[in-house]
Amino acid sequence: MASHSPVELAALLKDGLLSFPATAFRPDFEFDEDAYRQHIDWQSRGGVGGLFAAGGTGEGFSLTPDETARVVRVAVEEAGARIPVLGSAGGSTSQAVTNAQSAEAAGADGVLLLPPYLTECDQDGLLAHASAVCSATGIGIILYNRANAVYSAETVAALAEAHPNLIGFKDAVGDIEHLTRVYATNGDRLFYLGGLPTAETFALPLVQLGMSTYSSAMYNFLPDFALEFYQDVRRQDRAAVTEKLNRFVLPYLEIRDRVKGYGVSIVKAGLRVVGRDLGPVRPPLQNLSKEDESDLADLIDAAGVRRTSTTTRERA
Ligand SMILES: O=C([O-])C(=O)C[C@H](O)[C@@H](O)C(=O)[O-]
Repeated sequence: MASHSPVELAALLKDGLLSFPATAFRPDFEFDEDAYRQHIDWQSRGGVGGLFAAGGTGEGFSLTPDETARVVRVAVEEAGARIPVLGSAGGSTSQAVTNAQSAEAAGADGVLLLPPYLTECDQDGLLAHASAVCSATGIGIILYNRANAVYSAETVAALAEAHPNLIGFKDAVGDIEHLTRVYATNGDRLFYLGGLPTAETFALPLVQLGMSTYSSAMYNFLPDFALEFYQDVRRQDRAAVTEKLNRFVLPYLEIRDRVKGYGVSIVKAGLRVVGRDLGPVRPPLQNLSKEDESDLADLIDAAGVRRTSTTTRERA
């Protein structure tokens, strides 16, 4: 059973940095449950507001529905007593409903509704898709505004009115006019999180658009740096944010942008660099080349961001 009602969940998520853990795979691409358990244990002890299993950085798009259910269940078992854990729902409407119901059965507190695959869609279709998922479960649902699933302010309002368990809106499009409309129409009925690739890059200006938090892929391997960055953003300390952007985030983007799909792969490379290997990414993503991974290691050293804390379990 979920540990938090949708209203409690929204209150906890909106004022903390959000962790999107990578999913561990063996060299043959099978889910590596032991390595994932250790990662979730570590990720959930750093002081984040919540943990989203099988999201984008967690390669949810390459998991089967059974694997998604298993990944979410393991995350709940490892971290659910400590912080809110959410699963993901994607693909067709019926698959997204199945994902959401499996997450609820696993004891997750909520679900991130990923865009459907491939097809184009417009507002009536998105309304029907998201309504089906919200109606299928009592746990909190967060819309993921991205790619082919761009929800108008009015569609968001209609969903929020019809479904008390719709609690949040995550954006990975970055259209300022659209975000202004969504916030102006829906206000505090929802909470808003930034989800553009390497969300730190945009975090400070997005606070002014109502986004009190964001998904940090970087938190996977640099939790201390990511949390300090988030605190700077929440204090709206422009000088501190700019210093961290220049020291690490902007040079990191230069490596991330060398190959399509590196936004996820660079996180697994970063984990290897800090001694927490979670294995390869699944195709069609590509692992970082040796040279790119070595550049990342050099950057991490040069920027002095390698500090990592150990967990109680690791110290024992
Ligand atoms: O599921 C997702 O969309 C993400 O993992 C989002 C990322 O964490 C993104 O915000 C980032 O790269 O910082």
